[in-house]
Amino acid sequence: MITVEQAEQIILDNKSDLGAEITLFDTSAGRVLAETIRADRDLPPYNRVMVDGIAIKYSAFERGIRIFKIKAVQAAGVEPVEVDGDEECIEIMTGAAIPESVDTVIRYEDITIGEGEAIINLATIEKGQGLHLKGADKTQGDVLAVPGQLITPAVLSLIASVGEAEVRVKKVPRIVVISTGDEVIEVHKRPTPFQIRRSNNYTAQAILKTLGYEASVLHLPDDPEVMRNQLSQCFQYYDAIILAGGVSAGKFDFLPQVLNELGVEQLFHKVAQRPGKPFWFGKHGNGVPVFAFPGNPVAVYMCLHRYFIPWLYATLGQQQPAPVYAMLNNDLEFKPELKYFLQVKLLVNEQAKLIAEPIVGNGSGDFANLADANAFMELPAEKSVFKKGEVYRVHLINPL
Ligand SMILES: Nc1nc2c(c(=O)[nH]1)N[C@H]1C(S)=C(S)[C@@H](COP(=O)(O)OP(=O)(O)OC[C@H]3O[C@@H](n4cnc5c(N)ncnc54)[C@H](O)[C@@H]3O)O[C@H]1N2
Ligand code: MOO
Ligand SMILES: [Mg+2]
Repeated sequence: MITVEQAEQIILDNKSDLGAEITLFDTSAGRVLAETIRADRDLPPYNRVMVDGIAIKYSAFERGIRIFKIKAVQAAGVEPVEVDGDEECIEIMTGAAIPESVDTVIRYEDITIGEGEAIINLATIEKGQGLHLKGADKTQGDVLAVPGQLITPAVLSLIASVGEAEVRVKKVPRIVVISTGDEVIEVHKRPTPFQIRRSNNYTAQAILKTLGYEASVLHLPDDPEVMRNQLSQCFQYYDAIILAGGVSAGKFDFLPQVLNELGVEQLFHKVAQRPGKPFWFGKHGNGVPVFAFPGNPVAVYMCLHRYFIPWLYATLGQQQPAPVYAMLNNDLEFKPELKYFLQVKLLVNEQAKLIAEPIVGNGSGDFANLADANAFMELPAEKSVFKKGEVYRVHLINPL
């Protein structure tokens, strides 16, 4: 049996490269950049007026002039109007390019506007005040965003400001989440006393959706023939296949065999972890990875976060988020030599420490328990006693 770290490495080594595509900039938020965004002009592109008021020559103020004749009113977006002499000013608006003949802006609150003139009511001013100078933020050609960067609203504003109406982004994998099992019936149907309604695939779909990724859902019976037929079609269409259930030691756990017959090479089966020990991972001859998670809902939840999402990041060329650590708030024991993914409720205490409160449940079938947790804490396999105050890595599954 391999360790969690080995499993993670094998998965990352098998990231896909789906290439890039062009998208309209205004729908690109949440996508991953596949090109470098550079400043096409200086930022700001001209000496930008930052307040509404008047623009004067500082030297005129220095010589004692306080009353200025208004030569013109200049809105943002129009060609600058020059003054003819020291006693003139331009009434000027925020966002305008300052004329070359003036160098200092005084806001309306500090002046009195009379008949065609402005009087400055300040004893002192600073040369160049009220201006955001050309190139102060970025110079033409500077890199503003790089491939692999998530297009956040802030990055989108840069893309827009440099005029990239169309932007190159990484292609997103077409994902399908497939649950399996004869006992698992459709949500709108009434179960017999021996059946349950399916939730796993919808949960996985919802997790992916909250992260901005679409996934289709499907369900397969525990019938190798049907599994073979349906899965072989999935390999034609999808870039990543997530399965839930049917991978353990049961008489009706047909998936490893069926996947093998379909030309999927097994890269591992079983990971030293709880939940999710029977996790099976492989790759089809056409390059499509198969994440066959154990059917227990908590195992699916954990494995999706711990393995599939890092694969998605790697495939999109996106940097993995930095690991997060929290402090355990209770003593606990876990004897098996498995890495234990403990469900916890994280909260930030008054000392700004991230505290992990264990959520005690009934194992990996207890998905009611998941609603109260917002993270899994990764407790190392080598230890069996864990003490309050010890610090371990956590994986957020819900906002704090
Ligand atoms: N002899 C052994 N038995 C089991 C082992 C083992 O190592 N040796 N491992 C146990 C572990 S750990 C897990 S986890 C499960 C995994 O089993 P499978 O991947 O084969 O999954 P199933 O048997 O199909 O189902 C397990 C469990 O999950 C429920 N389930 C399945 N699909 C859904 C769904 N869509 N929504 C909600 N719940 C679902 C299913 O009804 C079962 O209760 O095996 C242990 N056994
Ligand atoms: O891996 Mo299973 O999910 O421990 O029950
Ligand atoms: Mg089973």
